[in-house]
Parts: sequence; C-alpha cells; structure tokens
Amino acid sequence: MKHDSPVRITMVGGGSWATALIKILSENNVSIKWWMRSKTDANHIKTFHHNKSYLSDVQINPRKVKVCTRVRDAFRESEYVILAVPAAFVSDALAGLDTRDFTGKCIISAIKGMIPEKNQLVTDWVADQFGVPNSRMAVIAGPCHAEEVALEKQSYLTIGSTDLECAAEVARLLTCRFVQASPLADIYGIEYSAVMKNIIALASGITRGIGYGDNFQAVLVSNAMQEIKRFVDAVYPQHRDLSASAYLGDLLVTAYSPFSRNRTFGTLIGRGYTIQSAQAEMNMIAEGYYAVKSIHAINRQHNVDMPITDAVYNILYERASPVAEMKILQGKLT
Ligand SMILES: NC(=O)C1=CN([C@@H]2O[C@H](COP(=O)(O)OP(=O)(O)OC[C@H]3O[C@@H](n4cnc5c(N)ncnc54)[C@H](OP(=O)(O)O)[C@@H]3O)[C@@H](O)[C@H]2O)C=CC1
Ligand SMILES: O=C(CO)COP(=O)(O)O
Repeated sequence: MKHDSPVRITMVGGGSWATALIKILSENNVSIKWWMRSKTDANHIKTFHHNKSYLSDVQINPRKVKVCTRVRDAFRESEYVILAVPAAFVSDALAGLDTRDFTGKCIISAIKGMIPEKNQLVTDWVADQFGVPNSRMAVIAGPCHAEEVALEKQSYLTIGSTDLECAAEVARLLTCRFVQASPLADIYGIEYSAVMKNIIALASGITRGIGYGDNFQAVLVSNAMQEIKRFVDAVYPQHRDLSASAYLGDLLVTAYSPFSRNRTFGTLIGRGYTIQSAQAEMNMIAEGYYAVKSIHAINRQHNVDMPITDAVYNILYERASPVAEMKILQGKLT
C-alpha cells in the first residue's frame, strides 16, 4: 500500500461506530467519502464539523472527510469501503448499487450482526449480492466501544480476512496514536463470535436487571465462552485461539461495559420493560436482538447445545418470563 497519496475510503453509516472509525482513520493519510442517510446530519457536519446525533464531541476534519447522502457518489474511486450500519439496514443503505460499484475494492464489514431476513453473515451476503471475492473482504473486530474511541482511550482492533495481506493493509489504516490493530486469518470465526457475544451481553444485562450478582455473571460469561466455541467450531471448524482479544476480549467488554448497547437493552428487559419500550428508551441499535433469531434458526441444522442463546431467544421471541427463563438457565450452568 502506497502512503504518499491519501488512501481513498468510503464509510457507509452515520452512527456512533462510523463516527468513531472516521476519527481513527483521520489520524492517518486518508481521503474519506462518508455516506449517511440523514441530510440534516450531513449538512450539520459540513457546517459545524461534528456529528450532532452521535459522538458529538468528535471533531471531523473537513480536509480529510467529505460527507454525502448519495451512496453511489461515496463509492466512486474508493479503494476501501467500510460498512458500519446495523446489519438490519445494510441492504437499505446499499440499495441501488450493483456489482460494478464493488469491482476492485476491498470491502470491510465493521458490523457485528446478521442479515435478519437471510440469517446470513454480512460478508456472505455481500459476496452473494455483489460478487466480491473472499480475498477482498475483511471484518473489523475486537473489544472497542465507540465512546472510548471518542475519548482516545487506548484500544485494540483485530482485522479478520481470509487474505492475511488484505487484513494487514486494513490493520495499518486503523492503527493510530490510541488504537493498535492486528491481522488474523479467521474471518468467519471472528464474525460469528462478534455476533454471538451480543447475545451473551443481552443475557448478562437481563440477569443484572433481574438482580443477579457478580458471582453469577462470571459463571454466565465462562459458560458463554464454551457455548460460542461449540457453535463456531460446528459452523466453521478451524484451529482458533478463542482466548484472543477478538473473541474473549470482545465478549468481556460487551458483557461488562455500561457502554454496551446490548447489555443496556438486556438490563431494561430484565427490569420488566417490554421490547418496544426498551427499544424506544435507547437511541441506538442492539444487534443481539436480531441476531438471536438468526443464530437460533441456524442452530436448527447443527443442534449445538446453546442454553444461553436459547434462554435469550425464549425471552425475546417466545414471550417467556425473564425471571422464569433465567431460573431454568441457572440449573444448566456449571
Ligand atoms: N457502537 C459501537 O461501539 C460499536 C458498534 N459496532 C457495530 O457497528 C454497527 C453500527 O452500530 P452503531 O454505529 O453503534 O449504531 P448506531 O445505533 O449508533 O447508529 C445506527 C445507524 O444506522 C442508521 N440507520 C438506521 N436505520 C437505517 C436504515 N433503515 N437505513 C440506513 N441506515 C439506517 C442510523 O441512521 P439515522 O441516524 O439516520 O437513524 C445510524 O446512522 C453495528 O453492527 C454494531 O454492532 C461494532 C463495534 C463497536
Ligand atoms: O461490539 C462492541 C464493542 O466491542 C459494541 O457492543 P454494543 O453494540 O453492545 O455496544
């Protein structure tokens, strides 16, 4: 990768993670076209150089970042495209684009969710819809909340790709004063475990909302790691060290951090909120809500023992009582 001319990047999404990634990338020699659907937010950024709706303290450098609301304009001439909208909205965000718009680009998913109507990983969906080869696809993972990036707290990212050179290129783009990014050759394992840790964070929040303590939560998270391993090994068998920060680290930060959207959503459910009232209370999306339905459906073919995922599914989709469901789960944990 040449560093004398700016690296041309498209960012898709105007939410908190997209804003945080723009902040990281802007530390390097880049030229970013930033697509968001909201014209009001885009105009505000052009005038005031910050995103008024998400992480409003982050300054946007107008010399490096150009905002636009037509997605095809954002794709023109870029080398890298980063997808950073929740999975449920990625097809809306890319509507109107075709295979030609993706040709020759490296497509990077920063999304930790499943395409709900297809029960598909985002990278599989992008490959199907736009013919992008595996070697030109990567994912951004690791324990990293947008809010801490905004505060320049030291953070770590892992870039997964089947092509390690592609992962290393993306890792260089995302390494800066306060972020260290490393490549890893396990795109599907990383992507699945990033999706599944959101389901576990929901469970963690639900138990906190009900009133379980630290002792129970530690056992829940330990059992969750084994549940993630069983599922990922069944769906994509490959040698992987699940104690690495892309897997265990991301599970820990999401299950424990008050910044986690999934944990917060789960806490509200545990306290007795309905799904609608919990969604209304939060201005942001908890991916685990959609993901648990997809993972539950995929697991019908694999029959992996997944008591935590099943409990969350029953609470969110089968109207099971959180208290009763967690009482049943209690007896299944060791
Ligand atoms: N936030 C974080 O710390 C991290 C998030 N992620 C992942 O990043 C992804 C994005 O999450 P995040 O930025 O937090 O989400 P936010 O809730 O902060 O933002 C959601 C974004 O989606 C947009 N959106 C909503 N509905 C639609 C639609 N129908 N069509 C197109 N866009 C739509 C919103 O636009 P509008 O404002 O106009 O409604 C907004 O830009 C998720 O997969 C998440 O798991 C990964 C790591 C860290
Ligand atoms: O993936 C994340 C941190 O690594 C963000 O998780 P939440 O969406 O639960 O905030």
